Amino acid sequence: MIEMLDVWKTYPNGTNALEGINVKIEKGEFVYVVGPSGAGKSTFIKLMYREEKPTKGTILLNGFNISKLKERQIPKVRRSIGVVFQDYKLLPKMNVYENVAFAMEVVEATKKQTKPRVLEMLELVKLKNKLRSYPSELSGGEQQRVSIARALVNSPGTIIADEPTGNLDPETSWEIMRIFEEINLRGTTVVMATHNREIVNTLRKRVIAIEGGRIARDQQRGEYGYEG
Ligand SMILES: Nc1ncnc2c1ncn2[C@@H]1O[C@H](COP(=O)(O)OP(=O)(O)OP(=O)(O)O)[C@@H](O)[C@H]1O
Repeated sequence: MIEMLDVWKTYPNGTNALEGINVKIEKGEFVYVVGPSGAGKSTFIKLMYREEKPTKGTILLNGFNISKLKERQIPKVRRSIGVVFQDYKLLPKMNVYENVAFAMEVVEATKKQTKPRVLEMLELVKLKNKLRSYPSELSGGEQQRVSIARALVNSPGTIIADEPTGNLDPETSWEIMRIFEEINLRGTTVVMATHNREIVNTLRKRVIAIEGGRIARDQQRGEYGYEG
């Protein structure tokens, strides 16, 4: 469960990115975050995984206030939230297996725990035949599947994605969306910022629209709602 209570974010240069956000996302929900460029979507998402701190307000993650965390407590947040980026952010000198395994090493899992779990995740994203490939040898869709396996490997309750299909062609985008649907069906909360109107209007979910740093719309089975 993620809850924001009167959350404001002003960046050091004075830009007001978010102005008084109140929202509650329950366990197991699938939520799209939409809105025009510069509306505050990425900021909203960064606050959830504690990449940024709110200037004012409270953010509760599973009832735990993450707005006031000390640096050393951040790894705990990162274990309960998996993050997927538009540009994948894989480590170029590690192969597919190592990229996913590394996320478990960071949380000090043993080798014995790591191997079966990494293989299970790579099976889920259908990449077991590419264990030894390096990111530069993979297509964009394959790289994104590795990054999803990495985000899931520590069994987070929530997965957050910032434009995960932004660099992918329509067919590959749908393959990625099917994986997110599967993950959500298995019980993981999904929060996804996207500009993909076709996906939002076809695979209907809750839509939170942010405009000018405020929530302009929050609908169950909502629509994308912008031209272009
Ligand atoms: N690190 C930063 N420092 C200063 N201003 C920032 C910073 N990051 C974002 N902003 C500003 O905050 C506002 C919201 O940006 P944000 O990236 O959250 O929007 P967005 O909705 O994700 O946009 P896009 O769809 O283009 O990715 C914008 O005015 C942006 O210029």
